Parts: sequence; structure tokens; C-alpha cells
Amino acid sequence: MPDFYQHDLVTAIHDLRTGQQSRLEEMVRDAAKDNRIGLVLPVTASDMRAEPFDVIVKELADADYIDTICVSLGVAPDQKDYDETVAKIAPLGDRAKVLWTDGPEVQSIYSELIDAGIQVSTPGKGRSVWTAFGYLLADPRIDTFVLHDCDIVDYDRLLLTRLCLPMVHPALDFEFCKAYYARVTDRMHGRVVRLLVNPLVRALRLMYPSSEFVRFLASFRYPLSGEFSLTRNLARTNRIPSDWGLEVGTLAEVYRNTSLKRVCQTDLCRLYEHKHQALSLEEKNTGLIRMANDIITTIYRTLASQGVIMSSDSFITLRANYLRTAQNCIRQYAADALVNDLQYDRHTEETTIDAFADCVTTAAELYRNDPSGAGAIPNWTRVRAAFPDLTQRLRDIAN
Ligand SMILES: O=C(O)[C@H](O)COP(=O)(O)O
Repeated sequence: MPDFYQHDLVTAIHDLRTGQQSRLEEMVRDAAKDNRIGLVLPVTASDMRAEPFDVIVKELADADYIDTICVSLGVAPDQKDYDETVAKIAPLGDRAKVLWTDGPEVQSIYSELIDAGIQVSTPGKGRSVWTAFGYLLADPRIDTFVLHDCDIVDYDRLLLTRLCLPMVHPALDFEFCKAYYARVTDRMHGRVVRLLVNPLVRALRLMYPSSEFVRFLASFRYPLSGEFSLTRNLARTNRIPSDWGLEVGTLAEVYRNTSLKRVCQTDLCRLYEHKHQALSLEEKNTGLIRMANDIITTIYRTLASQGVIMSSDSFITLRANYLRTAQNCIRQYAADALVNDLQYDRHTEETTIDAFADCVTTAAELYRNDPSGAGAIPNWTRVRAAFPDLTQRLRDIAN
């Protein structure tokens, strides 16, 4: 995306197509001598067996600037899932370990935490990431934590380089770096970002103009990207939502725990493609509708925690305003698609925003029934206060 526009609150690191991969890697390699990097790869058994994971492992074999790799394996009930993952990552050497979150040892740690009143009962990417952060925290040498998904089609190391460099380069002082990209094949994807989050955040800006958090959210070009890097300190102090609110919830924690000038977003310089979830308008508790509900509820809860009062009337106005804004977005996407020679199914897009408008209302109910949301996993600072040796135990399990 070769433009150099900067949003007001969050620095954008653009891809101006001037940096050579070898040169960028050399910079990361130099910087990583003093600022060690730990990489978290959350993976399910089915993703581990899919082609993108093989490509990722092949590419990472040459990423010698990554000190430690924690493959957090979930949705993997069988011993053979674990054994196969261990075999697959063997080319990465001793720096890479599999943390099997469905395995008996990690499960017994979760039970211990639940007995002590620490909420880790919801399986999913949030819990896998949290557990992997614990594994990395046990090693005091690791300063920067990086995370990316394992279903990225056409993965190449440049993506990793661009996530690491803003964090580790000694001339820069960022504490959190979020990826952005366009999700495009022969059509535009990223339905939740394009058709829900972007118009919803615009509607929220209109209704709550003094909310700096809403302005912060509006500054991200792809607020749902699953790829980000952060300092050890933030990895320790951020709470992690265990549901689909993970990405937006992480932004809320970053907003709370660091200064805005230490936050940036980086263009991963690619048309990013991954597997797609179904959008079933009938099934309210699965796929993209479930994702939408979790995301909106996380936003409501975050606003409430910042003192914003949302009444029944404001939810009615928000829904109406969201819908109008989303319709405007569809007009913009249709124009963009046409000039880029992409397919564009306007009818499906319109049906989708109707379904998301219902989510704006459903999430209001969810929020009213549980305003503070018991779902987030406590941060590692709190957990380590209760269980000082826990991170080391995770390390011992994986080693
Ligand atoms: O990023 C998003 O909007 C959601 O993950 C859905 O993405 P998709 O429309 O590309 O499946």
C-alpha cells in the first residue's frame, strides 16, 4: 500500500517498497543481539496439518534472529497431534518447543488455576496465547514477544521482519506494533473489519466524540489482525480476552497500559489470505456472528470501564447510525472493487450488515447481563503473584 498518510494517534510504518528484505533482516539480526525475540505460534491440529504451516516452518528455519519459538498447540486432543507437531518443527532446532495446551500437564495447570479462582476455563486462541506468553516470560533474556497466525497462505519471512523491526531497532521506542494489510483475492475479504468494525467505530466516534479510546481504535487500519509484537512488560501486564474479542481487547489493554506514542502499526506488505469462517445468518452462536457479538461486547465493556454511559436509547441510536455508516462503506467498497477489477457482491454485503446490525443489539443485551465480562484471563503479573513458579513449570513441560 504505497502511501505515507499518518493517522493522528498511531504511527503507521508503511511499505514504501524501498526496503530490501536482506537489509531489513540484517537490521533485525543486529538489533536482536541486545533485544531478544520470542515468537508465539498459536496452532490447531488441523492448521498444523495444512500446507501453510509447512511453509511457515520452512521460512522460519532461516529466521536465525528469532531466539525462541513457542508453538502453542490447541484443539489437538490426541497424543499423535502433539507428536506430529514436534516432528514438523524439528527443522527449527532446539529453540522451538511445542506447548500442548490440551495435553495432561498443561490441563492440570489450568485446573489448579481454576481452583484458585483464576479464570482460564475457556479454551481458544486467547488462552493459548496467554499460556505461550507465560512460557516466554520464564526466560528473562527475552525482551520482545511476537505473534502471528499459522493459517497464512503464501507466508514469507518479510512479514516477520516487518513485525520485529519497529520493536527491536535501537533508534525506535515502540512498545506495541500491530499488523495491517489488505485481505484480497479476486474479491475483498475481511468482512468483519470492513462491514462491522470500521463503520461501528465511525458511529461510536459520532456518538462519543470525546472518547480518546474510540479515536485510538479508529486509527488502526486493520484492528482485527492477528499479528502483533509487544514488549515483555506489556505481555506481563495485559489481560487477554479468551473469546473473539481477543484482538480488540488487546488494543484496549494496550491503550490502558502504555503511552500512545509508543504504539505503531506496520504494513505487512502483502495481500493477506487465510481460511474463512462461515457467515451463517441462522446460527447466531457460531462463525462470524459469534465473532461479531464477542467483538462488540468487548468494545461496550471497554467503554463502560472508561466511564462512558450507554443507555438503552444510545444502543438504538448506535444501531441506526451503524447501519447508515455501513451502507456508506458499501458504496465506497463497490467503487474500490470496480476500479481494481474485483468481484463485488453488493447484495451479500447488504445482507451481512443487516446481520451485524442485529449483533449491535444482541451485544447490548450481553453487555447489560454481564457489564464487566468475566471472560478475560488475568494478567501474568497477578498470576505470578499467586503462583511464582508457574512460568518455569510451563517451560519444563515444553522442554
Ligand atoms: O478479519 C476479518 O474481518 C474476519 O477475520 C473475517 O475475515 P474474512 O472475511 O476474510 O473471512
